[in-house]
Amino acid sequence: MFPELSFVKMQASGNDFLLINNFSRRILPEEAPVLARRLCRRRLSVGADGLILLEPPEDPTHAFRWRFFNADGSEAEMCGNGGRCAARFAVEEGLARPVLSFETRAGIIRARVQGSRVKVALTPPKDLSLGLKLLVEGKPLEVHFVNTGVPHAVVLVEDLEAAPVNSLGPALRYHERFSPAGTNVNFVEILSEEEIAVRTYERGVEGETLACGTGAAASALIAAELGKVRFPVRIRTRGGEILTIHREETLFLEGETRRIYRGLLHPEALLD
Ligand SMILES: N[C@@H](CCC[C@H](N)C(=O)O)C(=O)O
Repeated sequence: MFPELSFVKMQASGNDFLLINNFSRRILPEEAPVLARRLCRRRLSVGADGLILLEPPEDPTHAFRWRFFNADGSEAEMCGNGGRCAARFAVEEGLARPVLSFETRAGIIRARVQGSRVKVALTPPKDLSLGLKLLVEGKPLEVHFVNTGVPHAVVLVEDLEAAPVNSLGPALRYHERFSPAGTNVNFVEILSEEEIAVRTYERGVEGETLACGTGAAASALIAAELGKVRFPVRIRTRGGEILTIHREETLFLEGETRRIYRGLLHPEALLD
């Protein structure tokens, strides 16, 4: 299956992805989830948080349409850090100019690529709910929510190092309030009026990642709505990199991307 398939490994603030130019549609729609599950396995295969396929756009005014798959093979509507990597990949593959737009299941994403630095305009935030009182693992908890392309719950904490990301994360990810889609879960410490630190438990990776772009945007928006910060907001990610969230007509996510390598897939990478 897929010998000699060419892919590029990239990361943006520690969120890592495999990117494939699928304009030829060599990978069929039904094959993509399996490919994501197999290739994203850490240690056993290439390893990544997600797989991104770039395909011909429905509307030719956009550079491409993407399909985004989490490491567990589930398809997500959007991914902020993945979007930044995809925009740069498209420019470097000759599929797009540095100011571009592309189609996602969440809507149209606009991007500006300046070398390794990429800024994307996210889809307008929706379903904002502040101060939800939830019962989580038998205890009351205040949780905020917004969809910045994908769903995000946000919990403010005093000490991010001590935040129970790996117990409260899954409990909220599967909480009935967010059913059936589930949610990503962000833990946020306010550092100043311009800066927050965020740790994210990601849906579809089913664990903490080093950063999450739409989660960073959701966290900044909620912190601003609660009167704790002012835009632009700097986000200190788990991986240590600083992302910037701007608010103009929508939320913008800006930061560095890294191209790691181009690989040619060996069929054994896909074995059970
Ligand atoms: N890491 C991403 C979000 C990817 C999708 C997410 N795991 C989901 O299923 O909702 C980002 O940078 O935004």
